[in-house]
Amino acid sequence: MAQSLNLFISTSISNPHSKPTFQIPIQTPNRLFTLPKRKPTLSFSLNNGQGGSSLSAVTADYVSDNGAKPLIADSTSIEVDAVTEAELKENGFRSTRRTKLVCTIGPATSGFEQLEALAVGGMNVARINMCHGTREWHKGVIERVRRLNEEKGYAVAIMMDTEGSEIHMGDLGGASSEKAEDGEVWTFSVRAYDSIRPERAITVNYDGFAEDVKVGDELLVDGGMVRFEVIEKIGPDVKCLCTDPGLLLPRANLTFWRDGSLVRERNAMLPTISSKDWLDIDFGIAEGVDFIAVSFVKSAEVINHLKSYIKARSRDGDIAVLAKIESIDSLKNLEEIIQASDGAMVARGDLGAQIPLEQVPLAQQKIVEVCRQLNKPVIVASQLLESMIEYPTPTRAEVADVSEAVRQRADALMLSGESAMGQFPDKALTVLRSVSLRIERWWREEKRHEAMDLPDIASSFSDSISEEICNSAAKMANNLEVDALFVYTKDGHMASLLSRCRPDCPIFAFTADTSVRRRLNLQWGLIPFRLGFSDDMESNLNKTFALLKARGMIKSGDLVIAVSDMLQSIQVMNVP
Ligand SMILES: Nc1ncnc2c1ncn2[C@@H]1O[C@H](COP(=O)(O)OP(=O)(O)O)[C@@H](O)[C@H]1O
Ligand SMILES: C=C(OP(=O)(O)O)C(=O)O
Ligand SMILES: [K+]
Ligand SMILES: [Mg+2]
Repeated sequence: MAQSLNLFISTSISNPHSKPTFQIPIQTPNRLFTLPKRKPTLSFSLNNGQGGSSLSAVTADYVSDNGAKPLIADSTSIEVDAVTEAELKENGFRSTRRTKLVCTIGPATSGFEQLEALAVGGMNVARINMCHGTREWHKGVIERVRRLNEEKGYAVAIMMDTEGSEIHMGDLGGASSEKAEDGEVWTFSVRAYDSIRPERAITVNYDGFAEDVKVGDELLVDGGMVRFEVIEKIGPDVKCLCTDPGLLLPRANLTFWRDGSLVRERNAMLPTISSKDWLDIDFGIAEGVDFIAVSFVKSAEVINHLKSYIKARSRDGDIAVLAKIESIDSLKNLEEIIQASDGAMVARGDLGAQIPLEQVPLAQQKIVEVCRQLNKPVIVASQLLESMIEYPTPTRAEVADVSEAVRQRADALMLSGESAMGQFPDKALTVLRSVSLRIERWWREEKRHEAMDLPDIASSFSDSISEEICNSAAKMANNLEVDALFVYTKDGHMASLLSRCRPDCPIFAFTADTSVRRRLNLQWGLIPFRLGFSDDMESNLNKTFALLKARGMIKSGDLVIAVSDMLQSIQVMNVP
């Protein structure tokens, strides 16, 4: 304690301009703090913002069309996502959505207007899946997202998802799907059927396919959406009897099972990052994507390798590397993989093809928990609103599934086919948004302050101080019912530590770096702003207050707690 207090004092002394009138030594119980001399007196009755905004939060389940109309970034030196700005102005602090939303971009959403509709609807991250489409096609999407950000004031980040070394079918020669009926015999083969593909013949992308399967194996398409039994092998051709009929989709994933368990030997032979993936990764680096999600991660090694590869090649700063947890191996090495990564995805599609379906919910719970403890953002993905690919309304079970992911306090939810090729991408996004808002509000109303024990994760004494500051600041924010937490952060670390605490109020994260700002988009409760700031907290705060007030995003009397990673301190104040 004495040591950290010393450090606090010496930090202030080395920065004589900061006049720490209202700084609280680390971990001091809040009843001991001194009132500010020059700042407006704290009012602990806190009607400002609280009463009004919690009332408006009741009606704030949807971003109104009008409210979400994007504003072109003006000439002031603060930038924030246009949708968030509108939401804050309309409904106040409490209404902002804390759970982030990721949309997979496909043929249904790749146009500029369609992307804009998703941005208006709350898309924080656009995902491109390198399993599908050409690099040219994805480049077009990236360009349109960038243009949208520049012209319309959004801050949508881009996530590139690698194909990985999975076994999958070919693209059905352009057909959108094919129906496999019960009792039909289909041929799966490594042969590339050029122009004329025989009836009921499917290309498989894995050379060792015919050697590896055995007669009697079960072949699962898309984790069991369609099932076959291997009945005969003739050279490269594998004859399979359809036992569970269904639709075969282009490039659908294939797994095979023997005596009730997944055949994994062939997986061990394949590299996690294939040579095609490396080319895609080079493409992602050249295009400056914000996240690379690695499919079928087996160990921490591949993540470390990719991170150093990126570090040596990426122009400005980092690209965050996310580990997709979708295999038995990734579950086995879960903690070390997550520790090595910048975040993770619960990729339930393939996970459900590798472990029994009834184990997927428990795996999800565990992955979300480990990520939270290790302070890594986590995305819950796949089939959240699957029926909305075809129908405008979700099933009750789907709504319950989305609610559960929000209740687990995952950082982000993801749409796959719903937004990539479904008929109702915007409606699906609206469902994610409104369910998130509803469950988040329930959580606050129930005052379910964190039950989860957050272990110390700092690796240095300075990091420990940051961690303690964030834990204390988040706790104070809940107890004092402040309107917002402010964090001034160079690399986003302090912001993520605050997010990890899942406080009741939104977290305004100020950073000078545009790529850090986009990356913060994936983390729970963070509202990233781009703002140039100095080491002088006093002037940073004054500048921020002036800019935000001018934009109508805060008002005099709002209660704020500010922390920064330059001056390790906590400040509590009313907006002057
Ligand atoms: N870039 C794309 N081009 C064409 N279709 C796509 C693209 N991205 C996604 N899709 C379609 O959306 C579906 C769902 O996307 P996703 O879940 O990311 O892939 P997968 O089904 O391969 O796991 C895909 O099966 C595919 O039909
Ligand atoms: C998100 C997933 O990966 P992909 O869509 O690339 O198969 C998944 O398997 O759930
Ligand atoms: K993929
Ligand atoms: Mg997958």
